[in-house]
Amino acid sequence: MAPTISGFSKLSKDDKIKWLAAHHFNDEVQAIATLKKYWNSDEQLQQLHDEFTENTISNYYLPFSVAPNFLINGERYTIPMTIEESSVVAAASKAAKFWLTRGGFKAEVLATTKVGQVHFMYQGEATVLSEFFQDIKPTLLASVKELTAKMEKRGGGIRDIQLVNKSNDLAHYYQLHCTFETVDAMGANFINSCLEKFAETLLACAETSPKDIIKLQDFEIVMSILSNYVPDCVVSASVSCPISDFPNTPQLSAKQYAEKFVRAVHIAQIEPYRAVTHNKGIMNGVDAVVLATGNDFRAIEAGAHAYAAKEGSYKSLTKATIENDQFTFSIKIPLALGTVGGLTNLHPLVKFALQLLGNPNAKQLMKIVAVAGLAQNFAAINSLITTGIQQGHMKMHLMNILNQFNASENEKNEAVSFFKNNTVSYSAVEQLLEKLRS
Ligand SMILES: CC(C)(COP(=O)([O-])OP(=O)([O-])OC[C@H]1O[C@@H](n2cnc3c(N)ncnc32)[C@H](O)[C@@H]1OP(=O)([O-])[O-])[C@@H](O)C(=O)NCCC(=O)NCCSC(=O)C[C@@](C)(O)CC(=O)[O-]
Ligand SMILES: NC(=O)C1=CN([C@@H]2O[C@H](COP(=O)(O)OP(=O)(O)OC[C@H]3O[C@@H](n4cnc5c(N)ncnc54)[C@H](O)[C@@H]3O)[C@@H](O)[C@H]2O)C=CC1
Repeated sequence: MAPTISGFSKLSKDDKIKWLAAHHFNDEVQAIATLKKYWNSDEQLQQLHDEFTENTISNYYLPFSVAPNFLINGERYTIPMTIEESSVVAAASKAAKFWLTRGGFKAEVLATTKVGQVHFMYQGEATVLSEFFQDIKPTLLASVKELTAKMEKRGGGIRDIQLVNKSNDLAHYYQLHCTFETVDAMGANFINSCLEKFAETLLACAETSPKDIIKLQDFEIVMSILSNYVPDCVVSASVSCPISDFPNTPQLSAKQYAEKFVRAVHIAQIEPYRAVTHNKGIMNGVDAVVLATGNDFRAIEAGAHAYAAKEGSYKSLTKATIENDQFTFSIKIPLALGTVGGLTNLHPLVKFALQLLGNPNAKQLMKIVAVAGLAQNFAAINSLITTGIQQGHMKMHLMNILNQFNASENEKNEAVSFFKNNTVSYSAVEQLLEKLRS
């Protein structure tokens, strides 16, 4: 077991690596070589990456891929995707190609309000607090003027502050529930700075209030933090076509296909076990674009799943209907995204991704990300209700399996041609390689 260490953060990068290699690896030379293999030869670029987080010792590659042929509101896009899972990019590309000739995707931002809360305890009378809050609300708003001046020039800023009495749920618990417009920034740091100022101002106002009405010692600020639940920062996207636009196959007529598709989505509406996997498929597309564009995928994930459960049970984020022989498939998803701030202006590949998308603003990026989620879900359901997921997924996963067996180029070529007409599985690949190697 490695010894504990104090002051690790203060060591140089080289010393951190030496300590790790010495205490966690039998082959120290190999461990260090593995880390160094992923360093960038451009020292300045490497330093930039080192400084993104703390205790950085190397870079962790993920594929940077693209899915072409997306038609969104009449504009064509090639979408950047960063994801480790095989078949996701192929699936998105396939869905994009399918809808390209059927009117493409329509997307619309429905709202962009973000939320932050000052959580505090108050031991006095609720009515007294309510009156106090009404009195100090202009002071609270004025206290953040310096912080919000530039954001207001961009059309953003604080939308409202409300006092919320939560003391029925937790004794003495209240909130300043604040709403924000952060324009092209995700806004976490902006919101948190404003909230901390509100908390400070709340206490300052309590301190200077007449002592017989409001007492400072009745207040305890517990925390001030934005919420990643953003049900009012929502985008919708959809595709639609006459059901006769679907191919007729020996297994399913176009009508049967459309009806089976709708049933598959209905199942995800009413069955949480299915809904979670269904939404995981959506997030395959969403997260990949969120990561490629340098956004906070944990925030997006947390917000999306909370939204999926907003009616009390966990449901699909997509819907499918057939009305008058017209098939429509749509998604509604909360997405607090930024095209400025965070890593967006720092990471060269993120800058590249945003350029590839035509330097979208946050609203445009919301539409693109929602479309990627919808496309992914379309492709997955298409596979699930026809061939099954394994056929396409394993076809794309073939290279990973071959690499696990250290297959040579020649063996890979043989395998690709063999599996054109055979189902890929781990054991089928193993058997083929055994045969080729004997
Ligand atoms: C995998 C495919 C696309 C194959 O589909 P296919 O019909 O065999 O592909 P194809 O070879 O006929 O090519 C058609 C198009 O697909 C794309 N495509 C095809 N191959 C590639 C490739 N190598 N690289 C890039 N793009 C590719 C590409 O757009 C291509 O057009 P083209 O470029 O030739 O003009 C299909 O089977 C599919 O969409 N499967 C679904 C895969 C999927 O959803 N994967 C996600 C991982 S599984 C999971 O995590 C989620 C899940 C499934 O559980 C969610 C849920 O349950 O809802
Ligand atoms: N719970 C959470 O989700 C938390 C997330 N974070 C992190 O915070 C970061 C995002 O915070 P941000 O405040 O967005 O980034 P940021 O701190 O980099 O600030 C972005 C700034 O860009 C400026 N700006 C320039 N042009 C703008 C425009 N057109 N629209 C809006 N602002 C413009 C504004 O001053 C804005 O405050 C992410 O890295 C995220 O991971 C931090 C704390 C908590």
